[in-house]
Amino acid sequence: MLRFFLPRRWFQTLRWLRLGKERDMIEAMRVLVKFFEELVASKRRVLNDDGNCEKKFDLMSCLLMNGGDTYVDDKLLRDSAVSFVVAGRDTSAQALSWFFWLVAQHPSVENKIVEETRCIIGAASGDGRFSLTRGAVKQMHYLHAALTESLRLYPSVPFDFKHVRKDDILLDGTMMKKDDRLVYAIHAMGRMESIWGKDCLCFRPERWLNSCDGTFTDMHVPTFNYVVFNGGPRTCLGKDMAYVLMKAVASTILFHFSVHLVPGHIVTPRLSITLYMKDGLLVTLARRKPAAQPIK
Ligand code: HEM
Repeated sequence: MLRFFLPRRWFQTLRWLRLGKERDMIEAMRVLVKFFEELVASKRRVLNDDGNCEKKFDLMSCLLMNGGDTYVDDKLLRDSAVSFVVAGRDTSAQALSWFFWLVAQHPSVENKIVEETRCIIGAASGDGRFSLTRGAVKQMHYLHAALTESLRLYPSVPFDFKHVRKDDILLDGTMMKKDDRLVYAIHAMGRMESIWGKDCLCFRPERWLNSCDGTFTDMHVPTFNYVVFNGGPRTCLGKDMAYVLMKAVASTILFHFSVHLVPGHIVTPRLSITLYMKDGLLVTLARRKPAAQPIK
């Protein structure tokens, strides 16, 4: 976090001297890198023994297989895995915590998600039993909208920065000098009345749905108003994967259980590079009764 606010030379010097948080970071990276080096080596052993890892569905095996006859460099695999874990683990987990917190306080949203899930799952399995497929996840438009709306209010990356490579002028006339740093507050952007209207503070998934057919419409992509996943050529590489993962978790839990907040537990954000809940989210789960109506 300090790197956002300290001059670059400052943390570079701390890093060089191996002091403070920079020393902790070097140690943490050493542990992480060692873990992934061992993982890559073990996956490669499996690949060599089996001839292929087609039966394995984990991401690392897919990356190894993707090379086909081309040799995929171990260091590239290791670094990709580190990036995915650093960029994808906490972001998705925190997004789900805020999502469940909001849904638990908005029963009408919860009901619509359950209704949509029952309808899609019921149609796919034929007997209403829960069995999640890629096609089913794709059809969950209301859930997609609810997750997007929750990320608008509680973005996993609450602020970000860009480094200016050469002198430039922003569209509003702001002068930027080479090596300036532009910090922008994604958390604040998600709550601006000028962008989202009078109900900017309300949790309303419907704002993301096409009013004619109820499909999800990402109307903010060209405007850069919704930069929860960044925008343009450097858009989050794991965006689609994050949605699949979050939709799978959210639909599975809400299909089977209703989520209730533990009374008295206070939920507040903790200032960090990602938007943590200070003391986590405490909930109880109550098993849902099966749908009263037969699923058509
Ligand atoms: C709710 C979940 C997620 C959110 C909100 C999110 C958000 C973001 C944001 C804002 C950035 C831009 C950071 C910057 O340029 O400073 C980013 C980049 C990135 N994300 Fe995600 N992310 C999520 C999940 C994931 C997942 C699951 C993965 C991978 C498995 C992933 C992989 C990446 C990678 C590799 C980048 C760097 C892309 C680049 O620099 O070209 N993210 N993400």
